[in-house]
Amino acid sequence: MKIIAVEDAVGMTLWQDMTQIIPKEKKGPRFRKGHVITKEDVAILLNMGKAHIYVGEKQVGMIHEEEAAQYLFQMCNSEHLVPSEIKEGKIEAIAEKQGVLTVDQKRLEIVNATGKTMIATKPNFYSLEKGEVAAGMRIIPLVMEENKLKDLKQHIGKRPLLQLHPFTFKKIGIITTGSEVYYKRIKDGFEPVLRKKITPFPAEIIATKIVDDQLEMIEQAIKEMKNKGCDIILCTGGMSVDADDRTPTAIQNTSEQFICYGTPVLPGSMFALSYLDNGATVMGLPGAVMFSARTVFDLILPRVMADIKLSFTDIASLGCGGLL
Ligand SMILES: Nc1nc2c(c(=O)[nH]1)N[C@H]1C(S)=C(S)[C@@H](COP(=O)(O)OP(=O)(O)OC[C@H]3O[C@@H](n4cnc5c(N)ncnc54)[C@H](O)[C@@H]3O)O[C@H]1N2
Ligand code: MOO
Repeated sequence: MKIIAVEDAVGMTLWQDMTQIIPKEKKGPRFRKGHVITKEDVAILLNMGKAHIYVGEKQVGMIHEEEAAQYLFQMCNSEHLVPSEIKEGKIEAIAEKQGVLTVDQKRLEIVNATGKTMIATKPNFYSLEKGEVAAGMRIIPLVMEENKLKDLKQHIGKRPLLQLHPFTFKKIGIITTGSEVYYKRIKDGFEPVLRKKITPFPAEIIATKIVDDQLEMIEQAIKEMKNKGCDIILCTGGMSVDADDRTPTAIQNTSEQFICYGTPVLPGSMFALSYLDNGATVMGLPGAVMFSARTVFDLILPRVMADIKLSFTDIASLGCGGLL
């Protein structure tokens, strides 16, 4: 590979996309790889600060950035993630469906620790819209040793670094607890908030019930919702430490697998999660979910919609970044 002045490069072929950035206007490839330089291009290239270009053959054993990016995509490749076209040596992984992204962070770090290869992803458990970018990847130099990429790919193995878990349709039941709402002393403010929160997901609220702060009433309502075929049962209020707060016990008593009462997330420390014997998910939502714009519910709901089962370890790991 040789470097020559652009003035001497008319009729020669570009080796890579060449980027033009005009502040506040555009950023992108002004000339694409394979473009044959014309007389008119010379001034444009000089204005882009490209006084020289590469020409000639690439060395044996070296791989161009565009082929190298394919190696990186193969390490991420999994169902529901598709590659973008290559631009400026970069491939993006695009979500084919709405869902939750999971990232194998430890193995991702191996790729990012070579100093020559990079994959940047959305955070683990991020909710992606259809068509949204899940990750971007490229090599840092223009060319690199193909052997090194082959070794890296082998080291990473067959299991993809990224996975998109699509949302699946859910029937939802809402149980509103609290004597103040049950005896109509105040108007229910929780259900409208939950209806709004559910709007972005493929879900339908098929049942609602308002109950008093009585253990049997809450437990009965949970069983009723289960029998109506609810996949998700949301119990609101009565989740903290007052003498009338019975919801966590009702959730525990009806559960097959009780995952947590309490989370390292604020707002939302008084949240509860359990699974019933038929697999339905029960969540206990503290009053803050009605009041605050973002709470633990916003972290957990997408995973439940994507059929990702949570363990107590998953809940306990939410503390770093859990102050919302
Ligand atoms: N001393 C302590 N106080 C509080 C603690 C604590 O650990 N020690 N925890 C706090 C946390 S965290 C939360 S969150 C809140 C709310 O907890 P609850 O889920 O038990 O909420 P409630 O007591 O049932 O209600 C609180 C408040 O919200 C109103 N509310 C409840 N549901 C409805 C509804 N459907 N519609 C309208 N308004 C509703 C209720 O009337 C109360 O005013 O507790 C902290 N306190
Ligand atoms: O359960 Mo509370 O305010 O931590 O949201």
